[in-house]
Amino acid sequence: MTFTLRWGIISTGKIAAVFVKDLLIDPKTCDVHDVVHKVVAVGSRKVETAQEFVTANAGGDASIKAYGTYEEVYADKDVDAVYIGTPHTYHYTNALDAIRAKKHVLCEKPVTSNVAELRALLAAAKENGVFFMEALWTRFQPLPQAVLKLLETGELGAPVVVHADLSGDFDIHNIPKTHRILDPALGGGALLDLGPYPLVWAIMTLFENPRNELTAPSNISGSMLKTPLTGVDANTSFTLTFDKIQAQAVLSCSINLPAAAPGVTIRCEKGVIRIATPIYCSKSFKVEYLERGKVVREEEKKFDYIGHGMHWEAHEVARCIRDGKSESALWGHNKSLLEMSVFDEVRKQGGYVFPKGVEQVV
Ligand SMILES: NC(=O)C1=CN([C@@H]2O[C@H](COP(=O)(O)OP(=O)(O)OC[C@H]3O[C@@H](n4cnc5c(N)ncnc54)[C@H](OP(=O)(O)O)[C@@H]3O)[C@@H](O)[C@H]2O)C=CC1
Ligand SMILES: O=C1OC[C@@H](O)[C@H](O)[C@H]1O
Repeated sequence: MTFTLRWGIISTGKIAAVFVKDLLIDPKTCDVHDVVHKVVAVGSRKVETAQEFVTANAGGDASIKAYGTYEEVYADKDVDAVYIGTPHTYHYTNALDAIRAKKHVLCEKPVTSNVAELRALLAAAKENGVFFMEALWTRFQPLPQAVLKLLETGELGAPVVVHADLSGDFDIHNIPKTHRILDPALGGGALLDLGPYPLVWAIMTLFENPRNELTAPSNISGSMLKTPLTGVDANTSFTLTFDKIQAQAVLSCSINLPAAAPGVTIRCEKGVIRIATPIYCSKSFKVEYLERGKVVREEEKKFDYIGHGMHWEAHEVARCIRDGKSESALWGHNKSLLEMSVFDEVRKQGGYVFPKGVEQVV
C-alpha cells in the first residue's frame, strides 16, 4: 500500500519553491515505493503570490488551493502536514499555529530563534498529538548515510577531529539591510542560516557515534565577527568537544565568502574522509586509508538522483506520520534541541542579542 501525504505549504519564498518541486518528483525515481506526496494548498500573505507560486512551481495545478493567509492553510481539512519556509524568526509562531490546528509540521532550519521557543513547540506538539521535525534535509540524503555506514565499519578507526565549513557570498555590501541574511529582526547572520550544516555533520559523526551514547558536548566555544552593516555575525567559528569519545568538531560559517573546499573533513585514526561542497547536499566524497600516517589507498564515491535532495526528508516525514510517530529517529527532537542550545551558547559568547520582541519565548 502506498501512503499519500497531503501537504500545505506556508510561504512562497526561494526554498519553499525548491521543496515543492522536489515533492512533485515521482518517488519511484529514487526507488521509493511506499510513500507519495500531494500538494493540496499554498499559503502566502497575498493570494496573488500564492497563485503565482502554484503556476511557477506546480504547473498551475488547479486542484491546489492558493490562499492569501497562512491561517487558511492551517484550517484546511485536506491538509495533513504543513511545511514552513518563512524566515527563521517566524518559525515559532507559524509552527505553533499549525500545531494548534492539529497539523503535523516540517519546519525549516534553524527550527526556532532559540532553544526556549523549541521547547515550547515540542510541548505543544505533544499536547496536540502531532509529528514535528526540523527540515534538516542533509540527514536523510544517501551520501551522509553512506559516510556513517563507512564509519560504522571501523575500517578508518575512530573519528578524532571533524572540520566543517559552510559559507556563502551573499554580496552583503550590495543587498538591502532588510534582507533576511542581514536583518537581526529576521535572525540574520551566518550562524543561524549556515551554521546548521557544519553542525549537522558534527552531530552525525560525533554526537551520534555509538560510543558517545548521545552525550552532549562537554564544551562549546564560539567566536563571532559581526558586520558593522547591521551587527549580525558575518563570520562565526565554534568548536564542540566530546570528552566521552575524545573527539572535537571545529566548525565555521560565513556570509561573505565562498564555501571552503572540501566542506567537511573527518579525520579518523586510520583515515580521512573529505566531503565535497556543498555540504548540505554533497554528491561525492573521497576516502584516504592510512597506515602509520601514510596513504595506502584512496577511493571516491559519487551519488546522483533526480531533484535537489529535499525529497528524502519528505519521505521520512510521510513514513513517520503513516506509522503514528511523533518524531523521526534520524533527526529527532533531541538533535534540534542540541542544535538550538549550541546556537544560544555561541550567540551568548559572541554577544549577538536579537532585537527586543524577536524571541517569543525566552
Ligand atoms: N533547507 C534549505 O536548503 C534552505 C532553507 N532555508 C530556510 O528557509 C527559510 C526561508 O529562506 P528563503 O526561502 O531563502 O527566504 P525567502 O526570503 O526567499 O522567503 C521567505 C518567505 O517567507 C514569507 N515571509 C513571511 N514573513 C516575512 C517577512 N517578514 N519577511 C520576508 N518574508 C516573509 C514570504 O512568503 P509570502 O510572501 O508568500 O508570505 C517569503 O517569500 C529560512 O529560515 C532559511 O533558513 C533557506 C534556504 C535553503
Ligand atoms: O539552508 C541554506 O542552505 C543554502 C544557503 O544558500 C541558504 O542561505 C541557507 O538558508
